[in-house]
Amino acid sequence: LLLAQVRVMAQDIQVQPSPRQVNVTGKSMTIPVAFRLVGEQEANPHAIALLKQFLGDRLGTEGFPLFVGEKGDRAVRGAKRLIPDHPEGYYLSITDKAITLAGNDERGTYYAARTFMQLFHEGHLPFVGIQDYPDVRFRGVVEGFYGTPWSHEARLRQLRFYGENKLNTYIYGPKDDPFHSSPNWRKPYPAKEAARLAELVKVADENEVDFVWAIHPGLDIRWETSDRDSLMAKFERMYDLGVRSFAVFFDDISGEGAKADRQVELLNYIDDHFVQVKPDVTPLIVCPTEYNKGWARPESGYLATIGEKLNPSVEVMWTGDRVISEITREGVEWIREQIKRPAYIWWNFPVSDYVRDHLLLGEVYGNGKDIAGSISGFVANPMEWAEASKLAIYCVADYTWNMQSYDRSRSWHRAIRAIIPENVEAFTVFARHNSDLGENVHRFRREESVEIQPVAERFMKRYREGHYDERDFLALQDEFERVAEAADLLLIDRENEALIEEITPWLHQFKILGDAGQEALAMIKAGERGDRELFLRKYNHVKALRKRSYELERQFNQNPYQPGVKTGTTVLQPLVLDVFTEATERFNRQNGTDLPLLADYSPCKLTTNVPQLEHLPLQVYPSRVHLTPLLEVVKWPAGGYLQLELDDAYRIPGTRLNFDVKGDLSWGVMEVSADGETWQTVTLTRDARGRLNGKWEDTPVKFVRFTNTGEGEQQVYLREFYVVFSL
Ligand SMILES: CNC(=O)C[C@@H]1[C@H](O)[C@H](O)[C@@H](CO)N1CCCc1ccc(F)cc1
Repeated sequence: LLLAQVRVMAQDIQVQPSPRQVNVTGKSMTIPVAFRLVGEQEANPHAIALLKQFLGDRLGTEGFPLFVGEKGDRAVRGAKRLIPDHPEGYYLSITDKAITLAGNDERGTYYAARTFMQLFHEGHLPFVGIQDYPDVRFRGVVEGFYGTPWSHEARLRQLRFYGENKLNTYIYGPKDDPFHSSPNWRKPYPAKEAARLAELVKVADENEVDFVWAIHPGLDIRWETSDRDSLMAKFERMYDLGVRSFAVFFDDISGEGAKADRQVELLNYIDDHFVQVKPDVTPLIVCPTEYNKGWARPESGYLATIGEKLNPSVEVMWTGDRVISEITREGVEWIREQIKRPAYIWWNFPVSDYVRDHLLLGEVYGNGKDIAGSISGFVANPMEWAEASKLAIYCVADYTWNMQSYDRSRSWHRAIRAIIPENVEAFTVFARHNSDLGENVHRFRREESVEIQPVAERFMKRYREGHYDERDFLALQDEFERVAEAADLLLIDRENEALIEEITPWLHQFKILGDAGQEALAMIKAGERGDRELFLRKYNHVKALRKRSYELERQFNQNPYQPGVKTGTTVLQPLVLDVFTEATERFNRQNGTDLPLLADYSPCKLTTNVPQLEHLPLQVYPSRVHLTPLLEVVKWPAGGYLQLELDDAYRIPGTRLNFDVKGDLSWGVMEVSADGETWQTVTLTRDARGRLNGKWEDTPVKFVRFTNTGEGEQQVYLREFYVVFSL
């Protein structure tokens, strides 16, 4: 045993998530050449397996003693009093005599092993005593987004990532899996999918993760014993596959399935006849229909029914004050009062299924650090991009394990190091400029390009006033160079190929942004030097880059909601446009030319007096204007209208106007007009797919509008609304 000469202080202990109590002596020892495991028979087998795999051939019958076990096991009886009395808590000690990994329960031992593995520092082990346990009972991820469900390989990688970061919950609930939701929630999985789920359960167990299988029956459930039995039978099938944790999601539904007393009756039945009778099933979880405060209707008595009648052992999920919202102490206290139990938070971040052209790679912030005592769980709903979601998931692991010590920036930087250690700098540049959502239906925004934003703002202001600071110019030039460099470095990165594959469209867009930024700045210099030829070269290059960017938007990520590839939308893209426009206007003035500006023209304007539709972004295509559909119920007041105004009157061949809503539309009128004065009514007919199509005789159209001419408010699912015309 050699005492290492290096001193290891508490802050040198790099353990993720941050442990609660770390005592160091400052001394350390070189890593023993051999270890002797004591307690293998009784200790958590997953912890033993992990240690064996990690220590490899250092493990033998001789060597430095490594005591492993749970409270009460012989191997760790000496440490009994030091083990924190909390679920998943553990005591870890390294001295010059022995190493002890003692869990308060099996998972605690596993976490002690994970922490131990992180203490191997440049060849030595610090002498340390750690007492640690998590703030939040259930921590992890709910795969609960609309869009392409994660692949099997992606899920396996996720489960291992959760094991590494002490997350203990993965809820399987992809909205677009037909066997999770309608129409096949009653049916067993086909053999291949069943085998994959069984493998996920096995790997989850090995990583001490509860694999929670969720069912989403509410769209078509009938409140009869036949459907109750179908659901119970499905749960039995999942139990046979190894699933020991279950959830029922009643979110994003309306009608019969939304009735609280019916839901509660079913949930209590499941709890009484399935969860409580099986020996090893964790508490049932429900996602309520009223899952955020913005949608809670006190007069409906929905939450009151849940609070009063739902078995206390059932966990109730909650997204916060709104669908997408930061979780506050006040908010969780409110819901706790309503449902008579701590809420199980479903945090809708970094989910991006309502801003699918954006990547959300920014820091995790805005949630209270004082909420641990009022919640039972905290799971994040991620993006359909599994690897890219790990950035936020890592930070959530940090936050939920030790809330008080959570540091949003430190956690984010460590997350990048954990995910792509070979290209930390490049990925940090990339992530810095890919974090905001842009305008969206939820009005939820995130910081982006924080460091360069003040420089960009100051530069643009002074440039317009005619006296910008050269240092600002150089700082912007440097940033755009870093953007271009980062894109190229990441495009050839081979260490995390799954991640690069997900973000490649955005990397191409990022490269274009970096180049366009540098070239737009070069236009300024060329203009100042009166070098017309150089100016025109740079002008044409920026225009070409913008065209390339537009083509990328049409080529990649073509989903039906927000197709395309957005990057740097909050600061860098607007800056390129501002610099280009200002430099071109000056050039035109100085040279009597009229080089066209690049303005992001849009041939279509939306006006409405329906609150939920006010901020809907329009997707403009060469021959179609697409209104970004809401995935939500739109409350359409009497007299409410939605109007598209085109920039000119167009002939509308085939008069395709698609306004896909549930239920009939007899309460409204669709009209078109060439001048906004005289209108003609459009007859709406349903096509084979049940979508409504507008038909009118072939006249030029500049305006299209739909008005609720009925008496009362209507509720519609606005799935699609687009006008097909030739621009
Ligand atoms: C707890 N359950 C949910 O959060 C349900 C859904 C999905 O999980 C989706 O991933 C997420 C964010 O888009 N939620 C809002 C999607 C419907 C919706 C869209 C717009 C709205 F305004 C309201 C709801």
